[in-house]
Amino acid sequence: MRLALLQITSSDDPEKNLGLVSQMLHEVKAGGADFAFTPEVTNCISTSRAHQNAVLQTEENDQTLVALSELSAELGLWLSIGSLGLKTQDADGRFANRSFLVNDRGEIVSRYDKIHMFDVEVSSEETYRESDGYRPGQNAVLAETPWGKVGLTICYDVRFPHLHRALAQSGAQIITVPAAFSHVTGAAHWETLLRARAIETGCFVVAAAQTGQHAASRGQKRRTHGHSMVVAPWGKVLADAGDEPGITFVDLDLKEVDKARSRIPALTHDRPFDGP
Ligand SMILES: O=C(O)CNC(=O)[C@H](CS)NC(=O)CCC(=O)C(=O)O
Repeated sequence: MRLALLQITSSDDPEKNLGLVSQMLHEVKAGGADFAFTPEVTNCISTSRAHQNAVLQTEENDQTLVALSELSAELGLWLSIGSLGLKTQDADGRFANRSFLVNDRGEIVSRYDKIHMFDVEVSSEETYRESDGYRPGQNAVLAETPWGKVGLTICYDVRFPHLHRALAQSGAQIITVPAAFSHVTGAAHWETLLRARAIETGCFVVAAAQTGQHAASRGQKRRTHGHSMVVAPWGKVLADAGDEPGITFVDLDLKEVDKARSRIPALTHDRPFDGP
């Protein structure tokens, strides 16, 4: 199975981002991949709630979702849309940060709403309150594909190992971690977190990432870490996309999942304990 990770610098203009991703998906197909992955908030990075209200749509009306699903069918590709910011029916007006898995016939086979919200003061100049704009999801999601089971997570979820463990113990062989990791925490933690999740779960971890300086023009600027990555179940980094936008192709051998798990069967060694 050949994967392709799209590393992009999403702007706050969904139409522009869609144009770029569509063009890249044609290159993905030409490169012989079966399965493409895009980062968190592929459709729009903006720090302005007013701007998001003006350009984001509900899932039913979202043009990025419609167009990318059609393109999946046209190109015969499976597609993980890392996430889309979407309007919801919630009274408080919060958006959903929702990941989609689309099959090669253009059908949505799974959707997952990010559970853990990035409410963090990275530094005195850089504070995030994701839960102000987005409402958290409440359900872990596992999807069937022709290659195996895929567990869906998003970005900050990577810091909550019990979610990944639950996905793996329910049968996941691949875990997706689409991201818009902050530049500062990315440099310190990104690779280590991804490798730890792969080693603990015996899963392939596939993490397509936003990169660079985002022209979130109507508000505070955002800089993301890049380094889209695929990690094998034994912990080896199979690909690291660096910090430039582009496509990274990776060939996976799913047999490595069983191999790693039979060498270290920790996933079956949980024991109950009291306390602390
Ligand atoms: O803001 C949006 O539009 C979409 N959401 C994101 O980009 C989110 C919340 S700001 N980013 C993260 O979760 C980064 C986590 C991270 O950097 C870490 O765990 O260190």
